[in-house]
Amino acid sequence: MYIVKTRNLTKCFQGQEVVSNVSMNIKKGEIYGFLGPNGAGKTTIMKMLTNLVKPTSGEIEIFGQVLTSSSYDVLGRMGSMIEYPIFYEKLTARENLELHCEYMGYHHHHAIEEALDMVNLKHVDNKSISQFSLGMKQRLGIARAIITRPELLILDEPINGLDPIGIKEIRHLFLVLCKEYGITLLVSSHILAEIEQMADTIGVISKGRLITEVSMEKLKGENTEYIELVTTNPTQACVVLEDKLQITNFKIIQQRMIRIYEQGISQTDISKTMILNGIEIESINKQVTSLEEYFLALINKEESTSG
Ligand SMILES: Nc1ncnc2c1ncn2[C@@H]1O[C@H](COP(=O)(O)OP(=O)(O)OP(=O)(O)O)[C@@H](O)[C@H]1O
Repeated sequence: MYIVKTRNLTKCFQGQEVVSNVSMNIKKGEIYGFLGPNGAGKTTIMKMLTNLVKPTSGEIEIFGQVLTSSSYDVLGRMGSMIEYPIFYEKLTARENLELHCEYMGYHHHHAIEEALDMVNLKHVDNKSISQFSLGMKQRLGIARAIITRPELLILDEPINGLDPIGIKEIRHLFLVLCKEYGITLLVSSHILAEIEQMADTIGVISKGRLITEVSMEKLKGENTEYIELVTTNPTQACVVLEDKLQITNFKIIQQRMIRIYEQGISQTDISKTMILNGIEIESINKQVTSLEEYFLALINKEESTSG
């Protein structure tokens, strides 16, 4: 069921731990979004998964096999683009892909054609790379990663350098690769909105630690609604909430603002009870916590507990 599993994966550079005890699980056939600020350790983890960097400790299992320095079979079933894609600048896009196929020993008839078509670069296949924009190079990097029809695709910040239309196209391509071709994707980004729109599972990483691994389905199903009450007398309002309405799940946010997280209580009931008890209401309304807030809260909590 899991195509990638890591157990307590750890990496130290010059005695400094940049990846700490990461145990992640990527399901076969899903898009796994790797979310975290710059420097969190995403690239280092991806490099360990593709054997570019050797773990200091811990274990990696891909396609059910433990990854070792001689796991050529495993690596041959993967495609990746990690950090900025490098090409032979004087050669054309097509020539670069031909060289890659040669190197990989992959000689499928229409592979180059199809890969260029998929990333929308067919019309510039004879231009040399030196004339390519950053976004075009990024697309070509994706083409190179998918050309051998890998079962697992690892892409580090693949949306960097693309314009909004390009982002939309590439996101659509990822969905096609995953849902139609059955490829499992691990995609990193530091931008939540990008990950949110395509991932089936999100792994959040901060300061080298995997803070959470959660399915989008579960996230969407979670109760993130709350009622926001602004009053001139928050202290007394809290007493009313507890004593008259038996509500304990609330928090004073600013001097006059209370957030009530308790579910199953209506705004009307709160308003009525407040008024009956002489509490003046400045405003009351329903709010929804965004995923952004949810993740920020998780990261802040982790940072305050890990010191
Ligand atoms: N070869 C190296 N030698 C020393 N330190 C390194 C090396 N590679 C990475 N690091 C450090 O490891 C930490 C994690 O870097 P990493 O590139 O994995 O993060 P990231 O989450 O991918 O961020 P970004 O998106 O900026 O690449 C950083 O503090 C970085 O400076």
